Amino acid sequence: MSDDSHPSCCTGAHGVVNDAHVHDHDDEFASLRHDIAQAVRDVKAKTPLAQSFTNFVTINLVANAQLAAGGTAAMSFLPDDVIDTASISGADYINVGTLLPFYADALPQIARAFHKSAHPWVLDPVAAGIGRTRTEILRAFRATPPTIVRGNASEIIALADMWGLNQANGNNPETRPAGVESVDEVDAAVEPAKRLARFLAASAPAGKAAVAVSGAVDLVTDGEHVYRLPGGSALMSKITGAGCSLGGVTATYLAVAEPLTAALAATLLYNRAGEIAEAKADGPGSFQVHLLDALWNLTPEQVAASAIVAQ
Ligand SMILES: Nc1ncnc2c1ncn2[C@@H]1O[C@H](COP(=O)(O)OP(=O)(O)OP(=O)(O)O)[C@@H](O)[C@H]1O
Ligand SMILES: Cc1ncsc1CCO
Ligand SMILES: [Mg+2]
Repeated sequence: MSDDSHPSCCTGAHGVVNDAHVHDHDDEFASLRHDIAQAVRDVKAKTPLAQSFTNFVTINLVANAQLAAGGTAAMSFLPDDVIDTASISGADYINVGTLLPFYADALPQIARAFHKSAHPWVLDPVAAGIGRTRTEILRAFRATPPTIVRGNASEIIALADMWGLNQANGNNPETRPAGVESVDEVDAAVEPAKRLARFLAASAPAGKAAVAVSGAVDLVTDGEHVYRLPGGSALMSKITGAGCSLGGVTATYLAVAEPLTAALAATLLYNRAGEIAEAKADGPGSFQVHLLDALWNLTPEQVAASAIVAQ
């Protein structure tokens, strides 16, 4: 275990990490940090397009967050539009937060096209476990899976269960529909997240995938390694779309980086941005404004130096 196994050792006011300290003492994650910094740099330099098919509630925050991270945004709900645009987008983002009846055909059709062309995409399985239509859509994705799944703990547990990944290990935790908020702790999602990541990797053309579980301490896994990412702000759950926009920004990084790097970079960026925004905000309204500013202002080095704790 490195110094980073004790995140409090390197965090100052508002949990902001002392960059120099982490770099000096942290060989364990040196190569990961290098890749994370490169992904953040590449997005700022290349302004990659990550296209989104996302919910109506937070669509504007998703686009603004992708732009603030340095990427480009395009939102669409038409399969032909999404599939055509995928040829120029580095990655796509699908979020099932608000569904319309035609999505039951549209979303599996889009996922099949992504699979056929080996196009990377991020799934946010919002409210997994609720409703027949959402369940049918999420079940259908099992045959043509995303490259990254990003969700809160309840959503990750429900999706792994829906895809039969929990039963396979003789462990079938009780699933409870959670709405769009998590009713489970990140810790409860460690094994489902690892199984999900291994399943995604087995279907990925390059054999690489990741799962990101958000919460007070986030978790990212490629199925083999598990990383805990402390920080952020409780105010992130007092605006709508912190998680949705984190998914969109994960797709932005996936346009330039491998899945594990992309998931880590986006999650670390959000943790740091949340801390900075909390220090400046008066409440949720100004928090969202400061969050976008922090996404814009954080440097690749600051993102890469954030606390990472190996499991
Ligand atoms: N108590 C907390 N302390 C610190 N950070 C938090 C806390 N709760 C959530 N976050 C951060 O908020 C972001 C979104 O995570 P959250 O788990 O709230 O997503 P979500 O439930 O999918 O959100 P939404 O569906 O509203 O978009 C992540 O960056 C996460 O680290
Ligand atoms: C509030 C809400 N309802 C459906 S999607 C969404 C955004 C947070 O997931
Ligand atoms: Mg969510």
